[in-house]
Amino acid sequence: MALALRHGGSVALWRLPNAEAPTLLLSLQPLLLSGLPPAIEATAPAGFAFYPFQDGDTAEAMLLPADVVFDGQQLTLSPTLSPEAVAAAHRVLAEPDAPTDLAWHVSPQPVPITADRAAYEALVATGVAAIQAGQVQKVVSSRAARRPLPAGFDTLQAFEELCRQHPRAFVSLVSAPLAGTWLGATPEVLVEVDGAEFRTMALAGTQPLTADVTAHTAIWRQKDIEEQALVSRYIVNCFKHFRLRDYDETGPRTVAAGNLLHLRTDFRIDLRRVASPTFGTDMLRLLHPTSAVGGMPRQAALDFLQRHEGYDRTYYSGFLGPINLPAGASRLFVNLRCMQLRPTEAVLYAGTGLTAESDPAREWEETELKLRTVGSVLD
Ligand SMILES: C=C(O[C@H]1C=CC=C(C(=O)O)[C@@H]1O)C(=O)O
Repeated sequence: MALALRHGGSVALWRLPNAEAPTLLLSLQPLLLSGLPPAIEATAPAGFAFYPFQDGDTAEAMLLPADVVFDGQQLTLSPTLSPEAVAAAHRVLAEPDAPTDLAWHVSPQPVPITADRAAYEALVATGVAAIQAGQVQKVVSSRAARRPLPAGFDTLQAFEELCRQHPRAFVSLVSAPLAGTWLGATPEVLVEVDGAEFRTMALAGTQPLTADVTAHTAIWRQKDIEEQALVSRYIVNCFKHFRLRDYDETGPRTVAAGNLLHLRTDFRIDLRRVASPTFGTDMLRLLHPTSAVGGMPRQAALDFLQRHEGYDRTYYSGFLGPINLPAGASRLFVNLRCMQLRPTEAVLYAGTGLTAESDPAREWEETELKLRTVGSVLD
């Protein structure tokens, strides 16, 4: 890791939901993508995708090639590596890492503009007015928040702490020269292709998990039910593009994610029944950004955010995850409950789905709760 970081390379360290051990990927140079999300079929290059909310001027869409992959047991080196790089990789992996020596990348972009309570509540009120005026059906507004790094903050320890706190989340640490360093624990699958199965989910609606309100006892407001139903409908509409009616739909049911509860519907498709060999890639390109992070109708919601949100989300609410590691298995997650690490501070991100019934004060509180998922490692 130290070698990759020191020589301008990139690092992705992730722990899949319910997995025991993390996987480490080192890439000597990130591959920049432009425009479309990466291909994920079995013949596509293996790597780690790190894709922004919107591919734009300030956040590059990246695929970190799988030059060196270590899953805790097996070391795999890319056949394209030079003999010197192979020797260096073996040397470095034989040594224990000295975490204090790690030079994490810092984003070349300025710290994003943050919204205080009054500014965020005003944004929510504008969103609700746009919904009531019929310009959009749903919009997901968001904000960034700055927090100082505590003395002695250790990035790898924070990753381990998130793994411990969130066994069912996709926990990730990504560090790349053009993106900076990002740490997160997301509950939301965007697209998974595993052999002959395709999976995605509609995740929306939020309430705090408490001693009295658990996944078994939660009762949902109409606002949350509608908000989540819109995400499900969006996914089903994407299936319709492929004239696909043969899918398995489970839910919505209540799931816990850290200190929060959400409503979730799971979708599964048997790829042997799908004619298109590029179905996974095509679905990824249709789904991102889903209405769980943008809104509905998609373009109208994105235009609203562009005009009113007032800051650059960069990689927050983009997607990330391994592609073809191992071959035929790609697991991409929405980059939620995440933070960008800088030398003395962290920038945390959270958003809330708005409908015509949204109350600005409640939406602010909801962002505060969401910020705690990763913010807990800064306490
Ligand atoms: C946009 C976020 O969450 C999404 C996922 C689940 C529930 C959501 C909600 O209730 O608003 C959001 O759509 C975020 O965590 O920043």
